[in-house]
Amino acid sequence: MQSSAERIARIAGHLYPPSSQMEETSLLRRSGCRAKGGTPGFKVAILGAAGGIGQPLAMLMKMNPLVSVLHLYDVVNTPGVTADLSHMNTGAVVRGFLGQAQLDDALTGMDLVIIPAGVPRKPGMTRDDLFNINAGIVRTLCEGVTRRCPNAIVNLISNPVNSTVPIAAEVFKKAGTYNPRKLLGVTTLDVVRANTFVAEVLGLEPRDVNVPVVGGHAGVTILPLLSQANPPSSFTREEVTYLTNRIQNGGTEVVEAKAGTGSATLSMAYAAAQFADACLRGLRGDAGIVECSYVASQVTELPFFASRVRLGRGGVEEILPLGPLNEYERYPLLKTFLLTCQYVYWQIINWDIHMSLTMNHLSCINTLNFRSNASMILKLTK
Ligand SMILES: NC(=O)C1=CN([C@@H]2O[C@H](COP(=O)(O)OP(=O)(O)OC[C@H]3O[C@@H](n4cnc5c(N)ncnc54)[C@H](O)[C@@H]3O)[C@@H](O)[C@H]2O)C=CC1
Ligand SMILES: O=C([O-])CC(=O)C(=O)O
Repeated sequence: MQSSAERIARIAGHLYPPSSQMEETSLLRRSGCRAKGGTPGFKVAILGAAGGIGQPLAMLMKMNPLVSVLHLYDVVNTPGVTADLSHMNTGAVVRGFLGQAQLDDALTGMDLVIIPAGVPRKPGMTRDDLFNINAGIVRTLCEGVTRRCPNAIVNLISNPVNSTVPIAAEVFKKAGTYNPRKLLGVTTLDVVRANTFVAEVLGLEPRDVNVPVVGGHAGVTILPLLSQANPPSSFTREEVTYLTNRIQNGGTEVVEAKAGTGSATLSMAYAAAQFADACLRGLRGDAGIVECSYVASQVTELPFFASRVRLGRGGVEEILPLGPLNEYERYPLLKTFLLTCQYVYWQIINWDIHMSLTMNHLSCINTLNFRSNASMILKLTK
């Protein structure tokens, strides 16, 4: 006969990490539990799960039938979020992990790791202003990935995505676990916004619209390819200007409306859940899964670039060509983009010197490339 304390501890066991130390020393063992796990599916961890994005994203992933185990990690508040979500009658088993001592347990055996951990911006800030603090957070979390799930797909949300993705790549390279096909910067919100705003202008149902958004994820580096919108549509010059500005400044629009309390969280959670679902369907072997993402790329001379990628069992199976760009898309936007990239990479190099992380070929060689490319484009477009 179990005591009531033992029964309660057993029922609550899924709220806590399955670390061997806890299993042995506490009443929270799950061995007596009849339910040995959720439905068959993938193991997903969310790092930064108690935050503005993390909580609704955790809820959406708990609702995803492809997820069997959902690990929620944060430095604060995960027990409450975990208890709350674990009452939802969907198949995924939810476990909470609190503080850096539990990071490795949170990551052990994961198929997909989603990272929205970090500081959001306030009005007047750019995403780049978040670099110093968020780069350090991303580095620590990615070091955990190298130790416990080096083969997992990583979806990186923390800003500035243009720089945190290269930082993550360097962490993985240093550990010898880098697989460029499995490191994906999440730019889905740019596509979600593009689809919404284009649908408004054209009077269409937003879910029927698909606009590729390429480049990066900050201001002018966000390049909506309106000429490739699906369904095929023509826009006036004014509409192109309005839509491009609105899509590029969508993040700032939300930051200003939230007036100091954060940046996009609900639309971001929606976008991240959509992207994570695409990654999981790819892992399952579904055909024809195509999403935009900021990845290591040879589409341009830049080492990282957001464009349409085909997802599969190995992560990014193929990076699709950019397709024909019109004059409006090609020159003015690319020019500003390259100049911005130059700045971003100088920032990373400075950080590197500061943090003494080895940045091997990424740093100097590519910065030189950006500079020569940027000046070449400037000449071309004068
Ligand atoms: N890629 C994109 O399209 C978007 C990216 N973002 C970015 O996502 C990030 C998170 O935004 P919000 O959720 O609104 O911020 P938030 O402040 O509401 O939540 C961040 C969470 O990260 C946690 N955290 C901080 N340090 C951590 C660490 N070392 N380990 C684990 N967790 C840690 C915090 O405790 C907090 O719960 C920001 O950098 C933001 O700029 C936001 C919107 C869109
Ligand atoms: O603007 C921000 O700081 C958050 C973000 O990346 C977005 O909403 O696109």
